[in-house]
Amino acid sequence: MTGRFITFEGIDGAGKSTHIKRVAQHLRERGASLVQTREPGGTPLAESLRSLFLQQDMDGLTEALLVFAARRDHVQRVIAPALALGQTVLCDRFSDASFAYQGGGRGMDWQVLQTLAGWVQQGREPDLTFWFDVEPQVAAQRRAQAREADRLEQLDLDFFTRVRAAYARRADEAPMRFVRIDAGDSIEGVGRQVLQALENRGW
Ligand SMILES: Nc1ncnc2c1ncn2[C@@H]1O[C@H](COP(=O)(O)OP(=O)(O)OP(=O)(O)O)[C@@H](O)[C@H]1O
Ligand SMILES: Cc1cn([C@H]2C[C@H](O)[C@@H](COP(=O)(O)O)O2)c(=O)[nH]c1=O
Repeated sequence: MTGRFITFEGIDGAGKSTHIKRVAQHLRERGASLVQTREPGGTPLAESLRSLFLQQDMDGLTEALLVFAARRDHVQRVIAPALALGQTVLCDRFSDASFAYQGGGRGMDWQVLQTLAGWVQQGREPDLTFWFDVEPQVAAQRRAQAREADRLEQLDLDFFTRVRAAYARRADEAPMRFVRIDAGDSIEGVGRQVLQALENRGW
């Protein structure tokens, strides 16, 4: 028995974290056994790499190597064992974020990222990816109202415009896996879109 692997993607401030909690509640009410996790992170080693990643200045290749190293540990220790037990894994970001941020944002070669993803994931892909799509300007306003900016959140609107375009490319490459959510909608409206997508699948 293999569980479902659901990922949540989008530029910083799009609203992923807000809605992961709601999805978790929806699926628990339907009897799912859940693992809720995040990237970079999800294991002690990967959380240590996350701290370095968010705090230290580095180039795009170093960023990619760090997030894929963290992902390798996370897949091996958390994601794959949970799916093997039939649990549903809800993950705040996964490899699409590397294509979006390091590929789109930093200009790293798409094929290099595909090679890293192949090594690390060994063919495992999410069953469903929610892409919370919102104008970078709107996301920046939400972030500014909510918290202090981390290293990546300090980057300019051009960076987030490239990240958003790379998410669009990923969605085009995997249309069956991706569900685009209009994250510019109200919190309630976004919640309805997300629950509708789950219900469309009978989840
Ligand atoms: N649809 C919405 N309309 C208005 N505000 C929203 C909406 N969704 C989320 N917010 C608010 O925007 C802020 C950022 O939301 P949230 O932390 O969920 O984003 P995120 O995508 O998880 O960001 P990050 O990836 O950077 O952690 C929060 O203060 C949240 O309450
Ligand atoms: C997985 C992953 C993440 N990032 C970036 C995206 C965000 O700016 C941060 C994580 O912060 P969050 O508040 O938990 O969303 O890391 C990245 O650049 N590449 C990746 O693969």
